[in-house]
Amino acid sequence: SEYSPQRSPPRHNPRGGANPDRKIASVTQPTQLCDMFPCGKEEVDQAIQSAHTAYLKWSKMAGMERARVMLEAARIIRERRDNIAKLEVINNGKSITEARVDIDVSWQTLEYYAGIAGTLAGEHIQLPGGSFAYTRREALGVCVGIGAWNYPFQIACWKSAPALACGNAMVFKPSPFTAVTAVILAEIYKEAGVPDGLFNVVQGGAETGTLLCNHPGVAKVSFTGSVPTGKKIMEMSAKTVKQVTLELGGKSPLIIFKDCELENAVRGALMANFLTQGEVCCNGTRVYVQREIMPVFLEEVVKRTKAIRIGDPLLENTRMGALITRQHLDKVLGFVSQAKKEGAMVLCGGEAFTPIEPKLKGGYYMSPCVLDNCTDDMTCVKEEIFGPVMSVMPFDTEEEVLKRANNTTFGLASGVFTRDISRAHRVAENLQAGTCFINNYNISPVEVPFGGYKQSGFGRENGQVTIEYYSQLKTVVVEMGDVDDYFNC
Ligand SMILES: NC(=O)c1ccc[n+]([C@@H]2O[C@H](COP(=O)([O-])OP(=O)(O)OC[C@H]3O[C@@H](n4cnc5c(N)ncnc54)[C@H](O)[C@@H]3O)[C@@H](O)[C@H]2O)c1
Ligand SMILES: C[N+](C)(C)CCCC=O
Repeated sequence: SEYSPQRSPPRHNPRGGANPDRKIASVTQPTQLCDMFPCGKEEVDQAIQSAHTAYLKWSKMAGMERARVMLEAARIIRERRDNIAKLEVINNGKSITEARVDIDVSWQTLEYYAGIAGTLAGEHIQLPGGSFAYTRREALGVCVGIGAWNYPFQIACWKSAPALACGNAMVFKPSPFTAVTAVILAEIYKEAGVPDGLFNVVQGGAETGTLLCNHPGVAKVSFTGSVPTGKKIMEMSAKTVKQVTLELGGKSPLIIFKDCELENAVRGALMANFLTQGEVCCNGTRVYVQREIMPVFLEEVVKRTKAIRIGDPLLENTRMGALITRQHLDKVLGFVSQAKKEGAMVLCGGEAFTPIEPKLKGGYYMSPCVLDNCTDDMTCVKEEIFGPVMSVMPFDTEEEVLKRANNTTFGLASGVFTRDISRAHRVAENLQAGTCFINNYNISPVEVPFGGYKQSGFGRENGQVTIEYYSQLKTVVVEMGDVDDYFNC
């Protein structure tokens, strides 16, 4: 149901030559972005075969040689940043300001892993009698990347940069809702000088993804998406014991203590809920506020939420664009209706929004929503909404809020606002999540590992540790003397 080939009948794909430098038409006109058809078995086989051929060449190059090509790709992305960002707006619906940040993070990711490529090395271990062993850090082979639609270009870079740095090839499948910008990344890699086929893009939805995960020529699958799909990916990958990285959903807690710097806590709550129309995996959507400051927190947070500029995402001062699809908008609005039925109070937003510009009519906009009177058992507090909906709840003590914050099957991120340094680190230690933000939220520089606990997944993206997830260690044992005559005594 996520992708209906009927909507886009199989035709040739003229997008093959997507050029980020061409003039971008107004996003607000009903625009057909591309003709795209889902890749079947034949195309998937072809992509994996050509990736394998490229891998044989690429993995034999020195890390410094790979680094030079990756740095060139980073340079091209940086040079075309504004045009790629505009295409990402059209692709996804997020504001141009955010899209530019995504593209900056993307070239930084390539630069960072290019820097690491030349440092990949094993170790030397001395053994008795002058014998020794050494380890080699080797590539895995052809890796598959499967992306979600909320950070299309950035996800493609978060996956491909460490993969390529380690000497792998990658076949990447973007979400069918945001098919466009991964193709541009493929073109840029090619222009920068990677061997043909080293980074291949295949288009399609669940069926194409299934073909990739079941393919015997694939060594690893790195997946970003929902928990239910993540479980399927793991199951399919198990059949041929493929390595798996899962970057899945979340329902993260943000804890605001009464001793916080309130202005920052309010800004942090907005950062934790309303970037990319709230369609962010690590969002802190369960906002626990210490009871004494609840009234003043709510007043401020509602005032600022109401002031968020919604509308044409290509305009410089827009801060919230359109949600991904009509179906997803309806789902998010359905969560708000359900919250009301269960006793939550809408303090602002939560409604479909029609910008005044006639050309924006029919867009999937909604007003960002703050829900009060929430309790831990409500649907809006338990389930990932993946839209601009913040649920606020009071708490009294640190012990109590930690228990409530951890009472979830998710564990992607968490946050705490306090001026008490000991409390901040104690809370960070006790929150069961892959990331804890102290006195800020949703900051994820490429040097810093990102990934989940519990059902939010495993493996990591970004940071040095990700090298471990895209390479394998070979041990070479070297005898310098004679072999023991063990069997003839
Ligand atoms: N942890 C993270 O880093 C991170 C980042 C972004 C999004 N997400 C999560 O992603 C979800 C939203 O994204 P979505 O709606 O695109 O998720 P999704 O699980 O529906 O789809 C993700 C990708 O998987 C593909 N897919 C779907 N079914 C498949 C199957 N059976 N086999 C192989 N591939 C399949 C889709 O085509 C898409 O490319 C949210 O839950 C969000 O939290 C997580
Ligand atoms: C860049 N952010 C805001 C941390 C989002 C990471 C990807 C999650 O959806």
